[in-house]
Amino acid sequence: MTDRRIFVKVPASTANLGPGFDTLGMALSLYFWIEMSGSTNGDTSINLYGDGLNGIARDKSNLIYKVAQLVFNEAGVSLPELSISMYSDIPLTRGLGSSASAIVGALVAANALIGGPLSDDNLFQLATKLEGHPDNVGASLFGGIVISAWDGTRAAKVRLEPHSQLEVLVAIPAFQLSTEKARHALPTQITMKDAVFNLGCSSLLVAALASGQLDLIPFAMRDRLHQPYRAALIPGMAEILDNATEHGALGAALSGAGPTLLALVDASSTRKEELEQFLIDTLSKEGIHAKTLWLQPCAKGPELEVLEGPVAAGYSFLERVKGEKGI
Ligand SMILES: Nc1ncnc2c1ncn2[C@@H]1O[C@H](COP(=O)(O)OP(=O)(O)O)[C@@H](O)[C@H]1O
Ligand SMILES: N[C@@H](CCOP(=O)(O)O)C(=O)O
Repeated sequence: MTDRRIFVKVPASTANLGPGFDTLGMALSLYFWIEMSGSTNGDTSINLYGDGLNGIARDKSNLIYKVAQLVFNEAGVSLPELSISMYSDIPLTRGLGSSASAIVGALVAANALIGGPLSDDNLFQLATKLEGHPDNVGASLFGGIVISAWDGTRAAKVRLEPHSQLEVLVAIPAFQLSTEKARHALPTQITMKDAVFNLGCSSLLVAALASGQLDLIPFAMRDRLHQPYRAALIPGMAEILDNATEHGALGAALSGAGPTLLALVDASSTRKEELEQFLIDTLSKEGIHAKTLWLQPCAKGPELEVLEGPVAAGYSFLERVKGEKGI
């Protein structure tokens, strides 16, 4: 056991896609890497690499450590001391599913470390309970576009292959907004009219994505359940959601709980620069600096490697991640 190491790459995710609050998720080509092994010196060590994980706990209060222990408890195994290394390109608390990627990475790595006793569905159930909603964890665990429902006890899902013409532009504001805070902005009740509106848009969006009818996205990607209530937390958001299609987007949404804004774009669009500038300028008018990234839907879930035997001399987790990133 102590000579086994698990190396996992997990995609980020965007949740909701507008109308599918707590239901729709799509994996994105932005990643979190983790390596986990049993400790060889009897102590737990948590090594954070890069600038992306600043502020994350390095002791046993760390989310990854706690999730790993949950897997071991579930499987009836005792492995209290771990060696964990991680690196992330997924910005924290920006609405790109960093917590879901961390949870999924920890579940997959810990499960593989003890020989994989838990099924993917077991991991999905655990991840959903930990995250409190299935949308981000479903996308990070299965890749592609994942539609899920959770009744508080069990989650069920269907995965769709993303359309090959879909591209994703994200504008990531330079401020953090925790999911917890953005959920507190939501009302406890909504009208029947708004519920029906969202049901229609969300169902239509899923059908459009499943059948490749991208022309329906502008109509379907509208929401009255969460975005109107969160708009006050992200100046410029309402203007972007209202006008992105006029600048070449298929549709636009708040990514997860925000503050990141996301546009779906046809890969063959000739208006990508115009759209990117529109997002940057609209946020800038509000005094918000935002970083834009062009991403692809990620069709794969976690990519895992089981490494057996002693660590090779000169091995470096960070160099390995850099190698994967091509830097
Ligand atoms: N690799 C990680 N290790 C430990 N905790 C993490 C890791 N990644 C994210 N988290 C936790 O998740 C929080 C962010 O979750 P959340 O507010 O839901 O935003 P989002 O998931 O959209 O990035 C972080 O502040 C941190 O507490
Ligand atoms: N459905 C959730 C999604 C939260 O996503 P995150 O990436 O912001 O954690 C919500 O809208 O609250």
